[in-house]
Amino acid sequence: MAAGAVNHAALAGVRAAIIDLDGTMLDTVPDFHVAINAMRAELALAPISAETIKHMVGKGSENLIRSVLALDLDAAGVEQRFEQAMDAYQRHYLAINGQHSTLYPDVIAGLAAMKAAGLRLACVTNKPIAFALPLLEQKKLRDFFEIVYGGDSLPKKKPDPLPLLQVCRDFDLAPSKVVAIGDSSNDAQAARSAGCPVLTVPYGYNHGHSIHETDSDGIVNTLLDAAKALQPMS
Ligand SMILES: O=C(O)COP(=O)(O)O
Repeated sequence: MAAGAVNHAALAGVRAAIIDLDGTMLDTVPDFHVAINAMRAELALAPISAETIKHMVGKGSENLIRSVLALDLDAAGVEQRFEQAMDAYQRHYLAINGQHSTLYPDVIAGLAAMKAAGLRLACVTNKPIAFALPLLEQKKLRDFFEIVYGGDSLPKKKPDPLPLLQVCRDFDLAPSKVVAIGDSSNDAQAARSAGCPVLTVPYGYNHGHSIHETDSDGIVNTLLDAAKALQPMS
């Protein structure tokens, strides 16, 4: 769907929104870049570019670290170094979490507008919860959300629908009343499998693909545009 064209019928009656974190609210690639290259230095591996990392973000830490190691190592080598790499990565990430990350335009205004319109808000990210919560606090986002689930909060993460369905249960709402908003096919697939409508933003990561290739109920340029697309609510 083209940016700005929104399937209003699919969004009618929406009462809550599930918002993704990395690539949707915050540009966190600069944090990933610093932590991953610090980890790679410990493992005597050469630094890699932010652009390379950008395409690997969104499917959780394990997937990210395996993808980063696979740039240099075969499958057996990846498994052999995985634990050491993960320990180093987590230590470095927690030490700099948020320091290099920035809010995308109109995130706070968008969340405030959704709240003002009476929408209940949850954040569902594949980021580990121990990274996600301090980051949300630091960027003054935490208080917008009644619920925050990280990639390790529940038995399955996006693109599995489970975290989205858990939010629907928590809010006691049918999935058709809960819109998911994210930057990637990972978010859209989870939403489609859960039966939630989905809006995407075009500025995030999406594993190196154009967001126009992703099935959604509309592409919104900012979270403020998402809030406008969700009004008037029935
Ligand atoms: O994979 C991650 O760490 C971030 O994932 P998210 O896009 O679901 O926030």
